[in-house]
Amino acid sequence: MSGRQLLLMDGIHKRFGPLIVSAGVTLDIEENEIHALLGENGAGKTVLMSILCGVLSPDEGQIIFKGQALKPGSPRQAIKHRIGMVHQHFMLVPNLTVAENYVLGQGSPFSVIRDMKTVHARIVELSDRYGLGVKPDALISDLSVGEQQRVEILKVLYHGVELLILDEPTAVLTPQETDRLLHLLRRLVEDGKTVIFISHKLDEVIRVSDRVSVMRDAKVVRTVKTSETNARELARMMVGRDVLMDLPRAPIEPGRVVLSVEHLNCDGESGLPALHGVSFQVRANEIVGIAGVSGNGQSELALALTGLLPIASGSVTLEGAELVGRSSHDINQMPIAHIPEDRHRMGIVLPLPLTENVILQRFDKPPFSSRGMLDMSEITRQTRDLMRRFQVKASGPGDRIQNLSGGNQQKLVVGRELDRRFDFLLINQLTRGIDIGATELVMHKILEQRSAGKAILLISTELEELFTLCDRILVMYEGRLVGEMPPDRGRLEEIGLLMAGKSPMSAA
Ligand SMILES: Nc1ncnc2c1ncn2[C@@H]1O[C@H](COP(=O)(O)OP(=O)(O)OP(=O)(O)O)[C@@H](O)[C@H]1O
Repeated sequence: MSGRQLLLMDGIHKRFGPLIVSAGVTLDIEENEIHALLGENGAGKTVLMSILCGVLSPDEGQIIFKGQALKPGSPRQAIKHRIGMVHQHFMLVPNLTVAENYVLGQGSPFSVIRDMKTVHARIVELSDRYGLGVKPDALISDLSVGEQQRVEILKVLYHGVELLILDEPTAVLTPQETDRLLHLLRRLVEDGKTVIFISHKLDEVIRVSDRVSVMRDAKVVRTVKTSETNARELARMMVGRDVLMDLPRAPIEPGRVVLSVEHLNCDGESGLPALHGVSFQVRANEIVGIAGVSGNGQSELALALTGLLPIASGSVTLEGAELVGRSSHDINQMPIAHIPEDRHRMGIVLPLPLTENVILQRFDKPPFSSRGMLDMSEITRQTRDLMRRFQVKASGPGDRIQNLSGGNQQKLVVGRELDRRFDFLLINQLTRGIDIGATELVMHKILEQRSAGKAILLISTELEELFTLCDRILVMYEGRLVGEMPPDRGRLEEIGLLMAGKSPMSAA
């Protein structure tokens, strides 16, 4: 940190219709620092950064960058001043290579093709300098989420950046990928760059940032030096009260077997074997966790259980009824609820209003319809009620879900699924993008379902979440279940070894 001001966003106001999303925000960023931006879902973090990048125009206020006022609402100006942003949802074209993505929109196709050799060389040079492992001719669709993240960051570096903005960059990363990213941010700062980092993960914020600004109700309420605060205090600043990081889980004896999986084998979407002889059961009143580094078969397990991936062999029964051979539509009619891994691909339909997203898959059933007619006033009433119970921030039930902040979309999906009639709840990443206060609320609701006799399978890359919620944790590695552990934080190291494919006994 140089102590010199790089950026001042001063008195920024922005509203969407009746919704005030920036209410006179002031944010100052010093040269050469990592500045974390924290705040509840819908506090206005992404909107503020979009204003900074010129993607949105403020209604009032000014942006001073290196002593010069930026023209509002001009992405071109932001690029000229080397302000670059990596968004929550990646913006890469999947069927193009890395290099092709980088030159999209850059000059005439002929000159670009002629220069492709130079483009490749520059990508390799930057990738080597920052240890990113990005290959210019790799196809985006072949890359893991963590790799795509690095491609996005390198893209911004490729175009030249002085101020790099990262919007929840670690939400979809494994702990190892997160470590790598945080290390990279430090390297960038050593190279003279400045970083704004939005995150809901307080431990990361504490680890990597120099200063933190906390947003609440469309304003920056405090800016503090990271070395002078701690996670508990930051949580309190965000939410306005103490947040219980560890919820009490009442001891309950598990009941009947609800889900039974035996010797499950199936191939992944690429056609390669993904699950090998997976067997386990989930009982009523029980939360079973699946821990593992992402990419070890967890996604395929969730898809197979919901009929979205064909099962090669084995058996899956729900309340004694065989699921293998049924379509996803049939399975959806059974007493099952599903919170999917990727809300945009499977959980919601972005251009539709909240009301229609709430009734997806259930529009033809009471209370949403009777005698073949949708009951719009009942649908609106139920949507309003769900928004209240799950603290979903939006202008109203008729708002398009794409206008909601990421965390608010996730809360709506969680609420909708918990409102279904189900015996078995399948969750693949529960709290992705949800702020710390809402995480507490959502976890509480899941524990209520456990007490109500539901059987719950929780697939998660967040070990803390598994320790808090689960009765037992199964560890998955390369498509196999390699161990079962109690939710005991003292055994974190053993779980880590199993996740890395090592047996704790042999490692000892
Ligand atoms: N184009 C838009 N039209 C209407 N409302 C919008 C639009 N974009 C954002 N909003 C609203 O602005 C508010 C702030 O959204 P923003 O995405 O900045 O929140 P955030 O702090 O980044 O939240 P999260 O932590 O959930 O990502 C939200 O209530 C959102 O619904």
